[in-house]
Amino acid sequence: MTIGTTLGEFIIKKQADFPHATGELTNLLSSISLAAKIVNREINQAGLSDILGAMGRDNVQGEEQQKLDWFANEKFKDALAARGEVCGLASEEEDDFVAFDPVSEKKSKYVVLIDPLDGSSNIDVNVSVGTIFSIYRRITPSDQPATLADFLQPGYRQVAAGYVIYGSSTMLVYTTGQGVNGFTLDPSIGYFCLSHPDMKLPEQGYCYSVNEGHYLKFPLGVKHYIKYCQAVDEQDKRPYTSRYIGSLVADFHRNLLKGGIYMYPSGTNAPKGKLRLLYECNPIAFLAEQAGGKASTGRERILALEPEELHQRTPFYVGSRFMVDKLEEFVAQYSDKSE
Ligand SMILES: O=P(O)(O)OC[C@H]1O[C@](O)(COP(=O)(O)O)[C@@H](O)[C@@H]1O
Ligand SMILES: [Mg+2]
Ligand SMILES: [Mg+2]
Repeated sequence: MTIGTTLGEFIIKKQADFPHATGELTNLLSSISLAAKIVNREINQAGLSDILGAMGRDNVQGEEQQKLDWFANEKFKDALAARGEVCGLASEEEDDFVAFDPVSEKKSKYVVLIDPLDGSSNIDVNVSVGTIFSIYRRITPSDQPATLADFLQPGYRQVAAGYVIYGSSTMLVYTTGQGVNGFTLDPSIGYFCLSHPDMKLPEQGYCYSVNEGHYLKFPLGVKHYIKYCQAVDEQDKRPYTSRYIGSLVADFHRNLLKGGIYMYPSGTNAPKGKLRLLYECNPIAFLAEQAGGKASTGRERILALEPEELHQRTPFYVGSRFMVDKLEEFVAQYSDKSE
């Protein structure tokens, strides 16, 4: 497909690959791109409006909710509820899943799980943030309200996933299980246009991303892997570079383009890790695997995990396949050893 093809054209052309496709996923993806544009406009002029700062309350994660967390959540929720393809939404900013009312006679086939604003700690300091989304076919009958079971599906069942990065340019990167494609928002025409077709995650990278401020709290195997990344070995192009933006979407996006590994280990500060399986790790893992990379808990494939709770957390290692393999080797080697 040629560079510059709009997202809408791309999705419709891709739909032709599926003779039985009914266009509902196409509509769903276009409502996501619409909400992304509205959030993008707010972010671009954030300093001029009162959208910066905190809401003055905590969300279900026990984190201080930022105004933009709330705003993005409302915009995506409205856009997804409006067209009838989606029967419900689960979000980082909602205590429980939200079942949508049916729209006219439509039989809504999908559920969406979303991190409306990723990288909240970077909002007020003008550093790249993002939105992450994960889409499943519901498992309950389409004439019934959505249930929790529709959301607690293992990641390998995702029909689509992606993210929007609000950075020096705004991009939407997504997969429907046929590779990963990236679209850049052209502000002059207001459309996402194909800029990064068929993205591939390099098998080996030379960059590691982790909040080293928590180093002392990490499992022994992870500490040894970080020391391995920092050790001098010219042949292996080590030491690797350390890069950590503090927005999962931005750190992953860089590694998707250049190679590298992003790590958010468990630690005494976060016994199960910090990142949420359903709307952060599963969608990013689906993209990583579709681009030839790998995503792991340090021991298991992220996409194989059976979810138990909407907001459950997991240790997360994602990126270049050889680097995640190496990380898993260190975790296995030191798993029964203490400090
Ligand atoms: O500040 P820490 O502990 O390094 O955590 C940063 C990580 O937490 C996150 O901000 C969590 O996401 P939210 O901002 O959506 O809560 C990730 O984007 C990021 O990688
Ligand atoms: Mg997040
Ligand atoms: Mg968030």
